[in-house]
Amino acid sequence: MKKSGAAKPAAPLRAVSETARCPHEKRCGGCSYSALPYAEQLRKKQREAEKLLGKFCKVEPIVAAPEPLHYRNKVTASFGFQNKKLVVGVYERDSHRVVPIDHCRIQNRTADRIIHIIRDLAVSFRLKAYDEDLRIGTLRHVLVRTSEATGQIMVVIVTGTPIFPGSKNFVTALRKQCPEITTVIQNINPQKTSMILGERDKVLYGKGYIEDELLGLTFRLSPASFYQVNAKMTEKLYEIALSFAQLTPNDTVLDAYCGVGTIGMAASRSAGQVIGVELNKAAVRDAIANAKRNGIENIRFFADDASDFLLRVAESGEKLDVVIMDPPRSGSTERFLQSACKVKPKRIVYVSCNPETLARDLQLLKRWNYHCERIVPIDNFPLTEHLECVALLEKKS
Ligand SMILES: C[S@@+](CC[C@H](N)C(=O)[O-])C[C@H]1O[C@@H](n2cnc3c(N)ncnc32)[C@H](O)[C@@H]1O
Repeated sequence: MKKSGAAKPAAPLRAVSETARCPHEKRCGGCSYSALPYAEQLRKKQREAEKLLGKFCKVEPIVAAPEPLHYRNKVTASFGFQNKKLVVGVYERDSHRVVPIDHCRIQNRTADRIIHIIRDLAVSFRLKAYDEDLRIGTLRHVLVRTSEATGQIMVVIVTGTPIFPGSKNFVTALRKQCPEITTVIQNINPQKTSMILGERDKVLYGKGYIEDELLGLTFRLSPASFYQVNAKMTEKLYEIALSFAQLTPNDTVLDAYCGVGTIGMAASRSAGQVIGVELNKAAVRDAIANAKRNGIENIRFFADDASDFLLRVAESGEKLDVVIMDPPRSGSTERFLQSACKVKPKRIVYVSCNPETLARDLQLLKRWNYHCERIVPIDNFPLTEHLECVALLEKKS
């Protein structure tokens, strides 16, 4: 006889992704490809990449994810009310109504579990969800970042006001249930905004950051710093980007939109010197600490808008041998791209999480004689429509 409640053996990942439908898929909208078997998701992404980017050069076969489930190392959830009960989940598509989620197929399982423990604790501490219109209540969002490599876990509890009643006891109770949490931060976000994090952090426990490892380097990550969400695929992405860069010990390299300095620091091992530029000040602080932590001396970071920075470099007549760029989904700017061509790099390596803005920017680069030699799509975001690509551009004489 089958024992009720007995743990079932874990099904192989590929089989799960091909058969299990997410019960929240319609209302959540986060995984628009989740109904498709993984092989079909890859074919669809390949076709999309070819449609958008095929006019620039041959699009190489997409790099598949070995583990298409539970890959997200950063999980955010929002607090709300349902039938007067505190719930935690995601905003329903195009609304501010919270859909409670008990399990997500792409999120890190431990992060999921921690978020539900926080919800239960919040109920027992009688904490209320923050109401943006009435400006009452406490809890807005929770963000959990995990590192598989170091085992460190960060919890950021976003409140609408600086007052977090019983925060000390709350953190003690949370750590008792989840001793694996290494830091807890209260982030205060009183703005009427769709941005998760506000500007103020208060460390409630631990160091206020976690560390992760990629390509043999250690990276410190603060709550507001950007970091790639799929660690396994990020290593593949960076390896491809660096192989495209073909660096030599005399090269001066720009790592534009550098985040916490990941690509630049990996590049510094083969280059003469590296310059990183990034707008987010917290990320730049992390990048500087990361260079020190990894004993890298041939890298410098600048907190600046990448376009303003590169324009100044171009106007000063300075030369760069290789430009590596990894802008946000909105892509780069005409000013950045024109300045990048003016500094006459041997090559430009463009890492993109949005093939539409990549296509727009490749068109501009072509105008200034930088032509696409290679494009590789990479499936950093299985089950979703999102796609990462790396493009190599060289100057045609
Ligand atoms: C896709 S992330 C890439 C970060 C990093 N290369 C990585 O792989 O982790 C884009 C980065 O660009 C930064 N950013 C956004 N707008 C910027 C701007 N105008 N100038 C410089 N950096 C910017 C963001 O803060 C973010 O860190």
